[in-house]
Amino acid sequence: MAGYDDRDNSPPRRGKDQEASSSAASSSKPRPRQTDDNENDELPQPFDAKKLAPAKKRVRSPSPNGDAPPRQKRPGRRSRITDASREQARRAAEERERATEQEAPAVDPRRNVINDVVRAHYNAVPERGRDWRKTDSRIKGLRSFNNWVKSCIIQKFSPDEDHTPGALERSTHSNKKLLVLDIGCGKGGDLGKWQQAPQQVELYVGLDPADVSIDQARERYRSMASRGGHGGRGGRGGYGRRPPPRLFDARFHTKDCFGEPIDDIDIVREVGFTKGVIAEHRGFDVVSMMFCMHYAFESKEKACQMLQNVAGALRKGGRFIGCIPSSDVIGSNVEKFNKELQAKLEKKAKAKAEAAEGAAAAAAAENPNKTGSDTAKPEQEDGEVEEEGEIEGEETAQWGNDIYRVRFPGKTPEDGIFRPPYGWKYNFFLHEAVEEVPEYVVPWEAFRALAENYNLELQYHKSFRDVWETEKDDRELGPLSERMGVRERHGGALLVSPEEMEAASFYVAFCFYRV
Ligand SMILES: C[S@@+](CC[C@H](N)C(=O)[O-])C[C@H]1O[C@@H](n2cnc3c(N)ncnc32)[C@H](O)[C@@H]1O
Repeated sequence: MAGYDDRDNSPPRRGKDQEASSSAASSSKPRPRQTDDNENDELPQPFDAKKLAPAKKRVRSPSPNGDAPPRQKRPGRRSRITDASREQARRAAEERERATEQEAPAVDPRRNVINDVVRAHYNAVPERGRDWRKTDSRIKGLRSFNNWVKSCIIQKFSPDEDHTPGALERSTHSNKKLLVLDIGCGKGGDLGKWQQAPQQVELYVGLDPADVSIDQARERYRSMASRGGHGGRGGRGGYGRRPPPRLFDARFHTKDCFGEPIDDIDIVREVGFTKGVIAEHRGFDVVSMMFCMHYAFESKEKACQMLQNVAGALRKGGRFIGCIPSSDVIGSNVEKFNKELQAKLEKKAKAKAEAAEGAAAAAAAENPNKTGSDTAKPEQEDGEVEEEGEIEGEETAQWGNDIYRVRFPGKTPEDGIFRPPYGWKYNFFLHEAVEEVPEYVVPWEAFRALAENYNLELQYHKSFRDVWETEKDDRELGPLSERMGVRERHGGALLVSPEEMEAASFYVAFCFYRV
């Protein structure tokens, strides 16, 4: 997918307290700081798990007689869920979790081999630099658009539910800053976005099985640190509204997060990882999976392992954000294709039957003494393969345009509903970015139901096109779209071509809460 790799992706910050000093640091590597917290020091601070406060007791929703503390604010749909139903959902989730623990398929170690094709592909994608991406790329509009959507999700859902813009950064308690786990972080294209998150980040952990990408991510982080903590255009004055806050500590590890548990990584354990048991525990505030979760739907084992990793790493109240291809879009294209194929087959069968009838009639007229069965077979043309439906049988669902293409190698469900929900492989091609990489359909409803088993409750689910429609005029995200090259200045024309928008519409963004 395009655009996951851009570094010029820094959104605006919402809290004015984030206006830290912008003087550049001279070191090329993040240096541990000796002094205590100093908000003007931009050098990354090494994360110290010992400074984490013990997990807070879960805040209960107010009881009808009003003696409980006020409910914490939470944006969007969730805020409309009644307290009683939330409590009921929580208990049901506990039950399900216990059941899932017993039912979860054991992960076969032989399957714990990362899909080599995927890793090799991502390792081989060249790092072409920001200038190329912003000027020469044929899909620069799409890259900008995808980066803007990712920024929107980070801006909307990364802050704690009780975060007040400005308040936390004034605090000197490091545990008030975000701990972020970026699964499938690739080349670190989202580092700049995280630096501009409304609630400051303390620690960013990036995991990806592609070792070359991890090296590039590490390098990107180092160069941000050497520029005094500036990522993306913020460091060059491009976005330039305000200097970004001090750079967070970051760690990078090569890891297959769908085939293996991630709790053997020291920093993940230090932050806090729980294996399914419902207990107050420390953990990450946000787990992000941008354009990568679909690789987990190769099998149920991988999907469960992926969710176990996400739920295990998140603290209660933590957010799981990301984007994946839309199974609605895939399903309706598949259904359309199958309908058309069926119609074509029927037409061809009819034509064949008519030809056979005509041939039989002609033969009977020529040789009135021969029986019907002797005459019914039509003459086979040179080179024609006679097998019924073979030519059409090779046709499999595919669609796209000049910049992207989806192609299923095998048969697809006639009604576009993918059952069972795992292993529906297709090849995805995106101009300049992805060359026929195998991906897997993530049937949305099955995924949502499975996520519930891991205490992940859906908060937000929107197609990229709808994200645009709902956020383009937002006070912060609208102007951000202009700075990121999605739209011309002052609410001007969209800089994303219809073809690019069609490719972008292949995706949905989501957010779950760990309950
Ligand atoms: C399209 S790239 C997205 C990179 C990054 N999230 C972004 O938005 O810029 C997909 C990433 O998923 C990663 N990936 C594939 N399989 C994975 C797995 N089993 N565990 C973790 N990451 C995986 C790939 O290596 C690749 O870096």
